[in-house]
Amino acid sequence: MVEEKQPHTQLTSAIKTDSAVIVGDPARVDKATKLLTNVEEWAFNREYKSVLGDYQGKRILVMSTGIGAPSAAIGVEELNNVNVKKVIRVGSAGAMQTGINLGELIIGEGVVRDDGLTKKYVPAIYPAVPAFDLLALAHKYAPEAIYGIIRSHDGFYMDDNAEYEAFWSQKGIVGADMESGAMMVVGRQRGMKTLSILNNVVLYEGDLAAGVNDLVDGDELMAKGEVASLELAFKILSDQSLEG
Ligand SMILES: O=P(O)(O)O[C@H]1O[C@H](CO)[C@@H](O)[C@H]1O
Ligand SMILES: O=c1cc[nH]c(=O)[nH]1
Repeated sequence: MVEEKQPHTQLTSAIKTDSAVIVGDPARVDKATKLLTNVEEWAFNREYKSVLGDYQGKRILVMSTGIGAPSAAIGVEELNNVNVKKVIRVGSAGAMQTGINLGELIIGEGVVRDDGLTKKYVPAIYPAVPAFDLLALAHKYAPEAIYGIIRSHDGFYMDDNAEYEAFWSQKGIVGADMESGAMMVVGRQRGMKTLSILNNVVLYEGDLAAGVNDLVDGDELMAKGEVASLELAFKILSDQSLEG
């Protein structure tokens, strides 16, 4: 029987890899695959652009998931359906503490699940945490990164964002994005290993929209951070300790 394509990503198990990097922005897929060899474009349907390539001999899928928990969760579910078992999100984030510079990498040791979707999967008291071995490899290759708990939210333009951010900053949260919590919760439910590596594009209490615009416009520090975050994900997924 011919395997049906996954309806949103258009993936099938013919991708023949257990490892994927997911990003929000489809344009980041092209930046990522510049770091790979034997590149094969797979599909571009809705927000899901997927390209395969090799990094140090390891075949890796790079796929965009768009913005927000629901589309990230659909992407992770469809990756699981085609036998991908290790997923690293490479995203952009806003810093939640002073002293975290633009282009610095923020790596989630856990996520405050401030999204709507994952509560439908498991109660809010269930933790969103990365896989220990992927996190340990991040420490091996990027000891200088900022490690801590991040917050994934649903509301980029909410009126009271400043108040929410002040609250969570006081609790020690280091960065904010919109998809890491969903990836970790859904991935864990499906027996997948996950990790989130975020490139800081907004200083704490800085202008969110201006930061995201600077990323689009190729700000030098942010562009460096983007490449560094992608390279780190590829190093981790191609590390021999994950094989076998
Ligand atoms: O750059 P990406 O990976 O999309 O990540 C961040 O950027 C988007 C908001 O601008 C959200 O998706 C957020 O999580
Ligand atoms: O502060 C930020 C920056 C990018 N993306 C977010 O979700 N928050």
